[in-house]
Amino acid sequence: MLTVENVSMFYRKAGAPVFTDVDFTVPTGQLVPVLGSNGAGKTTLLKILCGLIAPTEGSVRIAGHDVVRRATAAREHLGVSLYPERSFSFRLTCTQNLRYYASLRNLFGSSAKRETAELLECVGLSEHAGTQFMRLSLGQRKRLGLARALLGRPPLLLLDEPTANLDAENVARFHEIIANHAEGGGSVLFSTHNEGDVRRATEWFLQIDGGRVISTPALVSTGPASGGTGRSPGEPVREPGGQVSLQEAQ
Ligand SMILES: Nc1ncnc2c1ncn2[C@@H]1O[C@H](COP(=O)(O)OP(=O)(O)OP(=O)(O)O)[C@@H](O)[C@H]1O
Repeated sequence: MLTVENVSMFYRKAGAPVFTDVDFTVPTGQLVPVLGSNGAGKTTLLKILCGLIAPTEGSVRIAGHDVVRRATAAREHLGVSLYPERSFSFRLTCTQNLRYYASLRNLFGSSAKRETAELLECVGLSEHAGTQFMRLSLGQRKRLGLARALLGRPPLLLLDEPTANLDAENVARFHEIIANHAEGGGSVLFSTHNEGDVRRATEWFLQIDGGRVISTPALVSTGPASGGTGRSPGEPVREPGGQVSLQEAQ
C-alpha cells in the first residue's frame, strides 16, 4: 500500500538532515505508529508521505503511484489529517465543512449527506453537527479531522498525532476506528507521543531517532482492549538489531 525508498530530507538552511536513507513498506491491513521526540521529524515524514513536501532524495509510492509525479492518482487512495489542524473553515459547521471536503472527493447530494452524517456519528460528533468549527474544543477538532480523512473511505490513512487532545474514551474510539479500517483491508500510519497507542495498535512501529527511522517489532501487541505485555512470564524481550524496544522505553 505504501512504499518508501531511500528517502532523505534536508531543510534548506538547516545544519543537518532531519533523516536519511528511510526505507519501509506498509502492506495492506497494517497499523503503524511513528514515535519520536519533539523535533525528531514525524510531521516532516508524514508531509513527505502524503506529497505535501518533496523529499531531498528518494521516493514514496501509494498503491504504486509516486506521490510527487503521480500526485492525483496517489491521493485517491489517501486520507490525511495533519497537526495542528488549520484547514477547516472556522465559521462553517462540522457538517458544512465535511460536505465541502466531500465534494472534493466527488461526493455530492444524498451520498455526501449520508456519508457526512455517518462519519460524524463514527467519531462521536453527531450532536455537534451544527456547531461552527471555531466553537469546537481541540479534541473535537481532532475528531473532525479524522472524519474528514475517512471521507470516501480511502485505503491508506496518514494521521499526525490523532490521539493528541483526546480523552480516554475517544482514544479507545480512535483505536476501534483504525482497527475496523485495517480489518477492511485498509492501512494506517500515525504519529504519536503515546506509547499506549503502540501497545494497542500494532505489532511493529517506526521510531525516529537521531536522523534514523528505525522499524521495530513492538512485541507487546495484545489487541485494543488489553494493557498486558503480550509476553509469557519470563519470556525474553527480543531486541532485533540492537534497536530500542518499547519495553526498554517504559
Ligand atoms: N519548514 C521547515 N523549515 C526548516 N526546518 C523545519 C521546517 N519544518 C520543520 N523543520 C525542522 O525539522 C525538524 C523536524 O520537525 P518536525 O515538525 O517534523 O518534528 P516532529 O517530530 O513532528 O516534532 P513534534 O513532536 O514537536 O511535533 C525540526 O528540527 C524542525 O525545526
